[in-house]
Amino acid sequence: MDILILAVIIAVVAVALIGGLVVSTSRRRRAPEPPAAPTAEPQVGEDAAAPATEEERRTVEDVALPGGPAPAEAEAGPAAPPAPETEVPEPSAGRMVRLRARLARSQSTLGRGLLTLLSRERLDDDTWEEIEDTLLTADIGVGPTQELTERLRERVRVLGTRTPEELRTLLREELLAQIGTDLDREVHTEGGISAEGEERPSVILVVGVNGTGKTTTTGKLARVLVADGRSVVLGAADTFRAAAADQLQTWGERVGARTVRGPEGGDPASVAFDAVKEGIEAGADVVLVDTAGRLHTKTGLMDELGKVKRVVEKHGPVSEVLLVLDATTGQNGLVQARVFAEVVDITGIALTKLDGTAKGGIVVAVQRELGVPVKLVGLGEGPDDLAPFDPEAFVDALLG
Ligand SMILES: Nc1nc2c(ncn2[C@@H]2O[C@H](COP(=O)(O)OP(=O)(O)OP(=O)(O)O)[C@@H](O)[C@H]2O)c(=O)[nH]1
Repeated sequence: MDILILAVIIAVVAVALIGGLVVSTSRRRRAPEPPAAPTAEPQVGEDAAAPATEEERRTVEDVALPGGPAPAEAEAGPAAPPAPETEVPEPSAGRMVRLRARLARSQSTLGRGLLTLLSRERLDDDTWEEIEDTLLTADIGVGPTQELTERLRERVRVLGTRTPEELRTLLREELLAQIGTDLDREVHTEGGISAEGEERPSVILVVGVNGTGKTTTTGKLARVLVADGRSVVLGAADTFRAAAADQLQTWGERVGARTVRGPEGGDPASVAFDAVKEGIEAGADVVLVDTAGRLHTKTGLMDELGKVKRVVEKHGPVSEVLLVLDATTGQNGLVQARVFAEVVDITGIALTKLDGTAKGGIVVAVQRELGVPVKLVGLGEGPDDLAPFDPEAFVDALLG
């Protein structure tokens, strides 16, 4: 009997032990999988990570505003990357007037200098020579200086006695005549129809030597176009400096324009081609292509820019080739202009850094040199310091 009781106890203990093992094994099997490690690649669209659950979402009250107190929750967890803010740039019309004070400050030596000289009691040969020197110092160029002085001399002689208002009017008219009031200064942004019958955006190539403000001007122009209601795609075809593409992309992000870029040191023409392709697919109004401007050899530049233009033209004609020139570089700028004009058909000039020089006469000189109008002027480093060039506002700023 005792043996029987002992056998039953052993059997019960054995059953209990086996049962416990099975439960613990199955519990181990059901244990939750460790969370998958995040993938290194950023994901978009359908591949993107699932949206945050209701509990994780933050309401607008939880989001810290600039200058406001930080939400308590944000301190606890890692900060999410801030979404890029899209800005609404100010309209481009009338910018030149707003920037007149700045322009007048740097250019006043030309306008005021000329008016002072013309107001002298006696306008002898020495005074006319001084007038010529003032014009030459402002980089107007030899030909335009002689023309302007001769015309002024003649008109002052006919006028006889001169009031300051009369002198101002006269000088204004002559400066305007040199700059030209009837040139087509519009940046052309009308697209066309591609070979496949699709609507095609306008394509603008921005060329110029590095350091002239080419990338900045491309970014500012994107803002001007967005402000005027156009959609823009940017092409970072300056592949020789990764920072240039980053810089352009930042400009684009600020106004919601996508930037097409390639690998550093990649083929600029292929980036330009892809940018136009993207512009067509996205139904954009304008594609702005920032090109590289290494002037090491003319042949190198010709090969590179020529190829960019040819490749882009596979999509259709280019609307504008804008040459960016730094107004502070004087004669050097003219040499650059000449080389670029031999390489590619320039259709307009963007003159940068006009705020930092008293040499505004370069407007006249470069137009003469290339037979192409100044269409845009850079008047500062601010994002909206690019203005459509308005000769009258410019001359008024010169004369103070
Ligand atoms: N004051 C002033 N500065 C300007 C103007 N336009 C551009 N700049 C400055 O000029 C410098 C050069 O501009 P970038 O746009 O980088 O020149 P880049 O020609 O693209 O040269 P890379 O970037 O080397 O290709 C920057 O510091 C700009 O802020 C302007 O109209 N006025």
